Amino acid sequence: MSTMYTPSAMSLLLVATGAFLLVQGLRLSRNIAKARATGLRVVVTPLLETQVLAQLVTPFLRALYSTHLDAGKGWPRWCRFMIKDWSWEDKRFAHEEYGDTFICVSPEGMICYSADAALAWDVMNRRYDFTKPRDKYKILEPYGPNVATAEGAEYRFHVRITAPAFSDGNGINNLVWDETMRQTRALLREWAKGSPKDIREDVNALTLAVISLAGFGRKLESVTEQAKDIPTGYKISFLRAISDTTTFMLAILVFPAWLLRISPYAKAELAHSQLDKYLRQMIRAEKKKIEDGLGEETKGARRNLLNMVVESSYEAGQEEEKRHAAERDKSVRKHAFTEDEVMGNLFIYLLAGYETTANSIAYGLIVLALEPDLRQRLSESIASVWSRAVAQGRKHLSYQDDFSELQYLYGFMYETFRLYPGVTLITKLCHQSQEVLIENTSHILPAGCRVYLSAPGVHYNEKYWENPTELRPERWSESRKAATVAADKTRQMRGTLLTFSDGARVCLGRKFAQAEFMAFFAALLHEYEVCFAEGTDVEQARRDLSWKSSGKVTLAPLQHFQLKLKRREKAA
Ligand code: HEM
Repeated sequence: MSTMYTPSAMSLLLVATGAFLLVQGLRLSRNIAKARATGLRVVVTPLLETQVLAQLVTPFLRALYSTHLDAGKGWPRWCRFMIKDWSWEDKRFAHEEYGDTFICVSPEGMICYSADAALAWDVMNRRYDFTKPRDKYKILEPYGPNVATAEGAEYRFHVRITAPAFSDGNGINNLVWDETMRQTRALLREWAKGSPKDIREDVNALTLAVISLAGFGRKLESVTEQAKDIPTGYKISFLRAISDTTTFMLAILVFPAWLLRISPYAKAELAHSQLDKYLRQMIRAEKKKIEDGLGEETKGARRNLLNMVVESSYEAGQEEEKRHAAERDKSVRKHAFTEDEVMGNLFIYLLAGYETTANSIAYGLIVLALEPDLRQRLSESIASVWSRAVAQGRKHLSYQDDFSELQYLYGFMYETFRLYPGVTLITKLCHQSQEVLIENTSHILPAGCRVYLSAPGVHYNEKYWENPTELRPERWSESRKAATVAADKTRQMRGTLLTFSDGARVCLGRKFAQAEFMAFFAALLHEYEVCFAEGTDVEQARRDLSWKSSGKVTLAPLQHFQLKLKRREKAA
């Protein structure tokens, strides 16, 4: 009698594992061959930071290597490129080992990391050759493509309508400045009653209030007052909707609404759907005003991103309609935004503009607590601008008159942006093979290769910044006045400052963020000094600031810094 052989579960598992390893091995060797053909240094990693598994293990690795990071050693080699946004904590360790530009390969694909300013400049300016990677940006499209995620003709359409709202000429940055000053003064009044409980939380609330007014035309006052303000037809106040949406942004972007609703994050879904309702209602009201011919009347009033985008979209639609009226060609797209497109862009302002700015201000505060000399010089320079304003009979500083005078503060801000860049990697992808020139040698990057430009790799590079780890505001005030510098200087630097990206897809909100950062510190440091709370281990705080981040969506300092404010003795 013959016996039939039945494979055990174990042997099936072994065969499956063997097959998996074989496929992975083949894919890895194919990717290595492609990467080697570029002539660049090739580094192999088990996982790339873009892979889901890498993103899942990142928090564990962060916890596991906390002591390693604390010692200022960056990430261990074996897992470095698996860590999502590894590059800030690592600074230049990887680049010192493998060069300013190298290719990292896993079975899944390859990423060319670069800390070379010339290459960065080239890549950021070749908008059709290097685009944003779709898989990374798709998540930012809860309403469809927007100015931050679209490419090609779709992008040109979005930028034509949205970019004008951000220009100085439209008054948005004056509004940001004035509202930041007003909100900071309100905070100072609160703080004068007793030491602040959590300065960072207050700063987050302030930043939210600024984007709420400048972005959507809604003034936010004290949290307790407005949280109860719920109009008929709504379930929560506008304040609660916008603040919970920003708090739970990641969950909102990652999980579908139905799942959030039945999860412990039900609050997030409620906030998002209510904010959606508020904003749509505001967009419709704005559109109606324009259609009723009331738009002209409100032009003199202070304008915000929402009404400017609705107006510019309406005007573009009218123009296009006139142009095609004769043809009656239904296939031609009218160049006005749909309501979803307006929503998509407003949502991206909230996403791109809130956390980045709040974290930059938080970094600025911690740096000041660490550096008493810098604090002193900054306060003196700000005091002299205040004295000048007072001598001119002004009670407050203004964007128009004082921004360009606050040179030392401007330098401090740009040093903060350089050392703590909110977005650590500018991520691009080439769909077809592309030639790049690195130190006069030509290299062909294969189709599908990602090019990740490392802001820390460039910003901490001695080639571009003398004594790069030093925060020296003076670097920024060499010759020109700050106002011109604000618009132009970083552009002249050709890839050496990546905080706001550059070239074709530079940040639209850069001046918005600058106005907010400068107004906040000009108002705060006029009256207060920032210090650490008693009992802070200053050297540990320095290490925590330099080597660790809380690894959220954008770069953020660890949460535990305890700050306190001391009234300045001689405020002008
Ligand atoms: C310190 C604060 C800020 C930093 C560090 C920052 C940084 C950046 C960076 C690096 C990019 C390019 C991202 C990429 O290539 O994918 C970007 C794009 C963008 N930012 Fe900002 N940003 C800040 C504030 C703001 C503010 C306040 C707003 C609006 C209110 C804003 C709106 C945008 C938009 C709309 C884009 C997309 C531009 C495009 O793709 O053409 N940002 N930002």
